[in-house]
Amino acid sequence: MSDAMDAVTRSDHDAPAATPSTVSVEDRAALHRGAPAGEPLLAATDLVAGYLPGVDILNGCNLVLHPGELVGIIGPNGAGKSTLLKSLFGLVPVRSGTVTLGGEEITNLRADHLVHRGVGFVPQTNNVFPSLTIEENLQMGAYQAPRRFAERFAFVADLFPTLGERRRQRAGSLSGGERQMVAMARALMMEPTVLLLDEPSAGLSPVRQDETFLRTRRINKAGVSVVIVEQNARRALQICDRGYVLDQGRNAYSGPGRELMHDPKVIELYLGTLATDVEDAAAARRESAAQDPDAS
Ligand SMILES: Nc1ncnc2c1ncn2[C@@H]1O[C@H](COP(=O)(O)OP(=O)(O)OP(=O)(O)O)[C@@H](O)[C@H]1O
Repeated sequence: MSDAMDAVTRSDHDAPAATPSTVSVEDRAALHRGAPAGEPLLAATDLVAGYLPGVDILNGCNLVLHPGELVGIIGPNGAGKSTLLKSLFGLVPVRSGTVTLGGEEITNLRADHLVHRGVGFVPQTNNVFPSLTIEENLQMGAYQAPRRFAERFAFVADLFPTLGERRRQRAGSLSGGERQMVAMARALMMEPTVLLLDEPSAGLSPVRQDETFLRTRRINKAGVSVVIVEQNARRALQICDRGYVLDQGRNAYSGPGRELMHDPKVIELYLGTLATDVEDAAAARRESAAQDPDAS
């Protein structure tokens, strides 16, 4: 095993599927390699969950988020990343396993109850009300505490000045990156302690993606613990304290973000394709430019 592989734990990829009754305490620590000591703020233990009866998408997933952490979930298409996030927020039924927040069980609690308890969720799509203004969207986010609107609006406008400057603009007229900003700000209106972000960079240009990652980091630095699901694995790992690699609804690897980024196995299995995609796209652009030099 290389040094890098020593640094990053392969959870159960080569091993037979772990079930709740067979996971030892030592293995549990390895599932969350690099996690700080102490009680986690949010913990998912052995989650089995799915959308359709009899079809499990998560086959025993584990995740912990400690206070102040920014934790990423990466993995191939269809691995169950978004499903894990949604199951934390009560949007996909958990069939077995538990989710706890501050030590209290919140498994399958309704989303509005979770918001009340300090969990915010930003969906990947349809995450703003297009016919409403920015300000009205943010009011919707604060509907459980309307009297705190002014104070919370000042907080998000400080984080994202554009939103304050353009508060009367309809969300439907905003760019994808600006809508993403509104969606994040709306989730922040209830002063969550935990923010769950589902692929916030999806569909954005590379520049806008960078802005989204910086924004995520800024939210985290402001004291909000964050779980982020990302397809842009490399970029996500750059900003994350720790990452979980999911594969086929199970934990495959975990470790500090930068260690995962440099782990040869993770690169080969989960990050390598990105490099290939980028090279393919560059080759396609060169070919198209050679065929039609005027096009750009
Ligand atoms: N609403 C749904 N109803 C039924 N099956 C679903 C639903 N949403 C997702 N799935 C299935 O669950 C599996 C995992 O999907 P999920 O979106 O969690 O994966 P992911 O890792 O986030 O993938 P991607 O990176 O492509 O978004 C897939 O096989 C998908 O088809």
